[in-house]
Amino acid sequence: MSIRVGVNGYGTIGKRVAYAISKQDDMKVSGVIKHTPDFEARFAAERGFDVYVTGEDRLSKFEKAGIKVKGTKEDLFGKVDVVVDATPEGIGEENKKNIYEPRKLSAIFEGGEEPYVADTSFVAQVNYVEALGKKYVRCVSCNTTGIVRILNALDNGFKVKKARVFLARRATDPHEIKKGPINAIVPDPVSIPSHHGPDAQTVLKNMDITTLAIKVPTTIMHLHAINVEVAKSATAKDVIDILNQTPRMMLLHSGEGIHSTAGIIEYARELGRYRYDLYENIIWEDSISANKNEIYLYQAIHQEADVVPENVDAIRAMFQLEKDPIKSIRKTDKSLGIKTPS
Ligand SMILES: NC(=O)C1=CN([C@@H]2O[C@H](COP(=O)(O)OP(=O)(O)OC[C@H]3O[C@@H](n4cnc5c(N)ncnc54)[C@H](O)[C@@H]3O)[C@@H](O)[C@H]2O)C=CC1
Ligand SMILES: O=C(OP(=O)(O)O)[C@H](O)COP(=O)(O)O
Repeated sequence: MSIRVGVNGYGTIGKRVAYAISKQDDMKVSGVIKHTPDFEARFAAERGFDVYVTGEDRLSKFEKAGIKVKGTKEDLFGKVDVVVDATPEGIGEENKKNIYEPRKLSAIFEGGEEPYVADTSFVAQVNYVEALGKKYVRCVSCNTTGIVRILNALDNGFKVKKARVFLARRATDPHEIKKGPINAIVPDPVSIPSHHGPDAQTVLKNMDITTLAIKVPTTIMHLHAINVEVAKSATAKDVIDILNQTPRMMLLHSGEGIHSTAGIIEYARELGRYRYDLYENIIWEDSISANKNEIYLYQAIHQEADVVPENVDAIRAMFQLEKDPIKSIRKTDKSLGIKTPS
């Protein structure tokens, strides 16, 4: 059985999810929706994706630009089993009301949407089973995904009593030119907690999590300083052992010359993955400190990529293509060149 997927919103996240789906043997991209006949639309078509436009009035514009189009988004919605809605925040909720519900069409939403838009807020290694058979699933934001993964791993190892996470958020994505700051550090939001704590609790439902966030003038990655109080005494080595056994964790070392997010991105370029995407939480191994019941560490999150494998797993869970979370995670990871611990 091959699940037919439509990608609505072919931007930073949508184009990466389309690529990841194209690497699976149990689902396929039936089409992607584009509004503007730009280079992204041209590449999508050249790379073999069927392109659909947002309305009849767009057809002539694409034709003029020489970009082959299969039809309008309405045509695509008629021939898919699920839509990955990666439109800008808030539009997914509108689309659910106006398109997906009337058509009885399943959909995946991204982290910019409110939790209530979906039946389940999702991170594969925590609540894959909860998403089995669900019609609407929301993959939480890049920061929230990174926080949930690490706190769940620490909880499995040492039982988290209290988690405090300080986030330095990238201001915007690398291609953006209209957003800032370019010379300021912005408490974002000023009120505490930031949305990430409550959002993480939509997945890790009973954990005490507080998050504080600032926005900084960088585009490449987020950085998290993590402090966790645990019930079971831990050493740094114990923490490293647990993280080495957890999927979607990559431990790097400053001793190898990786001193900043810039170093991590350079490492990723050398790794040679498509678009230099880092799907894992990137943890500085030498930052991991444990003092009996307290653990500290730094991790970096590639905001353009970490939610991508989660979207693939979400589709597998919704359509019950695989009931065992770890089997789905392994399958997705293998297809994207991510090492899964044995
Ligand atoms: N960029 C990031 O770091 C991350 C974003 N997210 C979430 O993913 C979702 C998408 O974000 P991005 O990919 O960053 O946005 P984006 O702005 O890069 O891409 C959105 C795409 O949707 C298109 N679009 C706009 N209105 C549309 C409509 N009505 N119908 C069809 N297409 C439309 C835009 O032209 C653009 O190509 C948001 O919910 C966001 O919060 C989640 C994780 C990380
Ligand atoms: O939605 C995102 O990017 P955005 O800042 O472009 O809205 C990222 O997922 C980061 O968002 P977060 O800091 O709310 O996790």
